[in-house]
Amino acid sequence: MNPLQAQELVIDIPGRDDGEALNFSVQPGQIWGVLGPNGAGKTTLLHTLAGLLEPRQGAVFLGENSLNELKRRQISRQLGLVFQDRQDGFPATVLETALIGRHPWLSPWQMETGADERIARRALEQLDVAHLSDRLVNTLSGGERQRVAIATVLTQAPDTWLLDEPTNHLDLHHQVSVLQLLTEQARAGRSVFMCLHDLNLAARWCDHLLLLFPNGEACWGPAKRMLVPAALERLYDQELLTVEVDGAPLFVPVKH
Ligand SMILES: Nc1ncnc2c1ncn2[C@@H]1O[C@H](COP(=O)(O)OP(=O)(O)OP(=O)(O)O)[C@@H](O)[C@H]1O
Repeated sequence: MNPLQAQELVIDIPGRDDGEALNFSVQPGQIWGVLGPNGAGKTTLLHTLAGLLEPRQGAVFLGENSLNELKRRQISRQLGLVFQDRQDGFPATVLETALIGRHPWLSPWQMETGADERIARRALEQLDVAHLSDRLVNTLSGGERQRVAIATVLTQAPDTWLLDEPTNHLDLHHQVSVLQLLTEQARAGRSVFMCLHDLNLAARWCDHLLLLFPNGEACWGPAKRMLVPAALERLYDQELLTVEVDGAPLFVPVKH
């Protein structure tokens, strides 16, 4: 399993100074969270790590190879991306959508087999959307659509998961089941790198954090080292109260 590495990476945000070059490695078994306010560049970073955007400087490596040296198919066998808000281009059912996850594993023009369909159906079950298999995706609720998007990447079975706000639109139970599923993926030796707006979910589920400031400043490392209240207050420009619950810090915004 190839680690995903950012080497001297500067993401390209129009009109922004370079800020700090990113140098980190997402190792198998790790769960990373990216925290930062709106517009800090979280989505841009994720898309750069997926090879969808060119960096301003530096490179992204999957194992020994930079993304530029790899074919899209080789990348999509290793990296899966859950987008923040997907526009589904053409009407497709939930099952057809999940089956798109098998495409990196099929040769061009090869039809999906029964085995592919079993993988997709199993993923839909795991995301609690199997009962919607025949529905058109554009008729689903926001949370159902989000779970189908995650089931599609589960069907793809990448070593490295990139997710943009995976808990968006999800109720509390489904937020926890998705984070639990990602934890199981990490325990199986895959890696997870996700943007999160919920500081408390990040504190509870991530073992590594990357804080991205709007001026391009950044710091990263083991979660325990990054969850410094003063740094988080500066990150969000928000005063916080910190309490400890069930062995994890809980951050509550100060109410005046
Ligand atoms: N094509 C573009 N042209 C100009 N500016 C852009 C473009 N794409 C992104 N930006 C700007 O880059 C900055 C970073 O955007 P990005 O979507 O990466 O932020 P984010 O941290 O994911 O924000 P959010 O929390 O709101 O999702 C924003 O200020 C955005 O307006």
